[in-house]
Amino acid sequence: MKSAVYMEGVSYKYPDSDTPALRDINFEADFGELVLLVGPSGCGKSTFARIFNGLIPNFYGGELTGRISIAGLDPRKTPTPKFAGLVGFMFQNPENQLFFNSVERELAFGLENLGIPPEEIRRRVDETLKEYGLEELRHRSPFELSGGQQQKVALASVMVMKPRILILDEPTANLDPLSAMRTLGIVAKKTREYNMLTILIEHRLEIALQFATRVVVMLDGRIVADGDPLDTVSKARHIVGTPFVVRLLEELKDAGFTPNVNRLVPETVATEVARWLLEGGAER
Ligand SMILES: Nc1ncnc2c1ncn2[C@@H]1O[C@H](COP(=O)(O)OP(=O)(O)OP(=O)(O)O)[C@@H](O)[C@H]1O
Repeated sequence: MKSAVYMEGVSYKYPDSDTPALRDINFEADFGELVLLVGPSGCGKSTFARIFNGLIPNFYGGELTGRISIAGLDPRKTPTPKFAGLVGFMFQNPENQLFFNSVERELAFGLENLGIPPEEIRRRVDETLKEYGLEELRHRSPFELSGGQQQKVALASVMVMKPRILILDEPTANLDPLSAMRTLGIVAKKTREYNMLTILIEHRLEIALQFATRVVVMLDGRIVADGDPLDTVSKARHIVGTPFVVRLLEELKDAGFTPNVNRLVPETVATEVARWLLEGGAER
């Protein structure tokens, strides 16, 4: 199987629960994709994400059925530590994944566990601290930091591992819009640079949409829409709302103009609006 992740007919029930949290999920994704996973609270996004590093079923238990391959591994037959260097996972609440008394240690720990040589560890930690604007905090305890800083440390400690598959569950919830945008910009850049598969769970569609190569919409434990960001969000607007850029592009289309946009980056959308105006669109 060539794809990074393959799931067919996957359903899951938490222990002691009568209703499935996931129902008949079919999903396939490749390295290099940045998949934005959206849907209302409780629809199953985090549950879906927990399969990727084997937390489901190895930690949560319950009943997981269907065909699953995560980079060739079936989480039901694979001990969780085997996913450590392969799948990077950032939880909703950063405090749950911070353990050490310095930011520097926090970043180095995972690499030490993978048996990476000390010089290489130092180089990668320095580079990552710089990238995330954390250099000045390197000797501080993560537990003394603000929620936003903790979130950056948690993300940096996952990214420093250069995972093949990256799962981010609300990675910018504690960040202001500008920091959130910068952070997701780094994630998108690294997804391309490392040719990772990134699954991003993010409520703030306006901010996240521009970085996605694909959008998956969940509702009530099912995937109800999946594909190109613009088409998918347009189709699932009754579930996810309609971000401004999407409305704008739809209005251009309604006016008989074909915008040339393959990703919903505001600059590209603005250029297309300008092109429409230059072609006399407003006068038609
Ligand atoms: N540990 C658990 N044990 C039992 N049921 C759970 C557990 N975690 C989640 N659920 C249930 O599974 C369903 C899906 O929850 P999940 O947290 O995956 O949704 P979500 O889309 O990630 O929500 P949110 O956006 O609020 O984080 C919900 O009905 C939830 O109550």
